[in-house]
Amino acid sequence: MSDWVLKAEGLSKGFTLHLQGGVRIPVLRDAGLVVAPGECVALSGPSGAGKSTLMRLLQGNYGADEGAILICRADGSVADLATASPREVNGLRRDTIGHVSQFLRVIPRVPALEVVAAPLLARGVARELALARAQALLRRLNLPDRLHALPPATFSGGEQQRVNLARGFVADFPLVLLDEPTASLDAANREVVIALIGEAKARGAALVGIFHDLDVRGRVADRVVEVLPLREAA
Ligand SMILES: Nc1ncnc2c1ncn2[C@@H]1O[C@H](COP(=O)(O)OP(=O)(O)OP(=O)(O)O)[C@@H](O)[C@H]1O
Repeated sequence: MSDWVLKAEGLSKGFTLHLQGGVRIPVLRDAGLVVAPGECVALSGPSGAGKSTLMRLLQGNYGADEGAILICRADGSVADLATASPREVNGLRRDTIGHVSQFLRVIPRVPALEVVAAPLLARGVARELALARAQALLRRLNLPDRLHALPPATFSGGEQQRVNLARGFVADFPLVLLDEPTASLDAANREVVIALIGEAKARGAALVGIFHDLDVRGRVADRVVEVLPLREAA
């Protein structure tokens, strides 16, 4: 097994404001991050420093201007997300990178159970087994059974977040990205998330998260990495 799951090096990212005469906003310059199997790294830093931007790069949502984002797949092969083709990025998201965003992107008419089972179905897991695992995880996160067959569009913020969490933890992704995973949760469900993160670490997953809840961060993170605004980092 490789001694890292994620190795990002020399990452730079800026935004061009086309509506303001092409003004360029640099956000990350020569950023790097290495995460080992079984390790959870928390991104910290002031608002606007670039934490979400870094997360979006690690997810393949944004392209990097410079640098490499090396990701070790479960079979030991390595991909560079920064230069991967759209097809490779889709493959990495299907098999390797799990993501729990702060807000659920609701797909109309798709029931919560299907939303959660989707990552397993995409990997070819038998439908019955995928749905059973999804149901078990939703129950563990205390989402009432009567909601499982309903589309999450009308769910409360905390209910939607639990659907999102179940989707991110239902498959054994080698890399799991967590964007404020407990922001809308009550104390009991926060404990479930802390346990899920612990179990993911125990099976050797690498996790990167933004945790504004410092108690949760203190209990799950092995290391805190500061993302500093460029003028301070320079
Ligand atoms: N798509 C975009 N276009 C232009 N500027 C952007 C874009 N996304 C982010 N930025 C800018 O990049 C900087 C970093 O934003 P980012 O959301 O990564 O910060 P953050 O550290 O996650 O902040 P917070 O803790 O407040 O969520 C900010 O100045 C923001 O305005």
